[in-house]
Amino acid sequence: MNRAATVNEVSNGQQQQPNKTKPSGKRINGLSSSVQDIAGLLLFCFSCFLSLTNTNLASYGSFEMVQEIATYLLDRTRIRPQCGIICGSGLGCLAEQLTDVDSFDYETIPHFPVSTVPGHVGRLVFGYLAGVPVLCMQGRFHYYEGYSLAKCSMPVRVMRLVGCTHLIATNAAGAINNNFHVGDIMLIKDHINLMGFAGNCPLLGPNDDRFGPRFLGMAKAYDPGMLQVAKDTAKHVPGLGSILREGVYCCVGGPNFETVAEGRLLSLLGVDAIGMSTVHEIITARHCGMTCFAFSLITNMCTMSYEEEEEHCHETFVDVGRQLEGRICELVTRVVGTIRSEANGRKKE
Ligand SMILES: O=P(O)(O)O[C@@H]1C[C@H](O)[C@@H](CO)O1
Ligand code: HPA
Repeated sequence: MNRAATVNEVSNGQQQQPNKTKPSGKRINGLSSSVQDIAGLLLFCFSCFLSLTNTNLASYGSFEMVQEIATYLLDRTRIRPQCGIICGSGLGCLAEQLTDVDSFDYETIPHFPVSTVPGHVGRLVFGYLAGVPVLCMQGRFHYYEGYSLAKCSMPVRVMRLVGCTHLIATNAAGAINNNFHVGDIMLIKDHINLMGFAGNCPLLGPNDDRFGPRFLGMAKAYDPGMLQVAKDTAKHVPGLGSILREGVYCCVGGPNFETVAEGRLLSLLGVDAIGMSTVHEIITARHCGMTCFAFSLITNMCTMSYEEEEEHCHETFVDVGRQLEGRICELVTRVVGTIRSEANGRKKE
């Protein structure tokens, strides 16, 4: 609650500025007062816009609220998950691999947003994968659906409070890297938080130390150990090695795809694949100390020249996921399997 006041104070501060110059009626830098009036009006509109967007950007989900959701779920299942899995577009098949499941439609969970994107069922599934208790988000939330980044990532905190120490995030993405192909799986070794460059972040607002620290390092956001396990897995799963890539993911706000100029810019910045999710979930997960692993299913090549036909279609992307189901499930199952061995190893120490 206090937070909202703080955010408004900031925008009100900006709102004051045009009023300060107005009564003097003096020219500034040779501008006539009518021009100043217009400039003042524009500034006023801009600050209104800022306060509106700030409301949208402000933190969502107090510790107590997230705890209430976690308690609601834990009261209704005996499963105590160690790993959270977020299913990207067309990757809901992962949740279908779980055994002994307890499912919760998002609509039935207090304070939970609802999924609005085709291919995102909108269900939390508790169950076992490779013998490890896991919690699958069968459908995630995107910024372009109108949710703040904090709201999009709030379920990650729920995962943490129900006991998950690990997070596996998956997504559909367009390839910028020319050497990639549709149907490749790109292990994410790092990301570029483009929305963060513009001041948008899931951690905006006052920090609650019960979740994590105010400032956090992101140099090892993607766990090198889990990355290595995934690479080793490729050696044992037929047909996986040839489609496995590694690269840098960048999240854009969407829902529009990139212009050619934007694609070229991101290529210059070192981006290998572009999507509309994951980055804010990983930031939130790292904030609360989770070990993270993520990959992108390359569903399309980004349009990098004006001569190319743009053939982006969400439904086709979802189909690519279906075609790769077997190998993706095998990859995730094996990576999750190592969490069990890790936990057993720790118990023996
Ligand atoms: O949830 P993900 O990141 O897999 O979804 C991708 C990005 C857009 O939401 C959508 C575009 O088709 O797929
Ligand atoms: N751009 C952004 N997000 C995406 C794409 C893309 O090309 N493909 C799937 N998600």
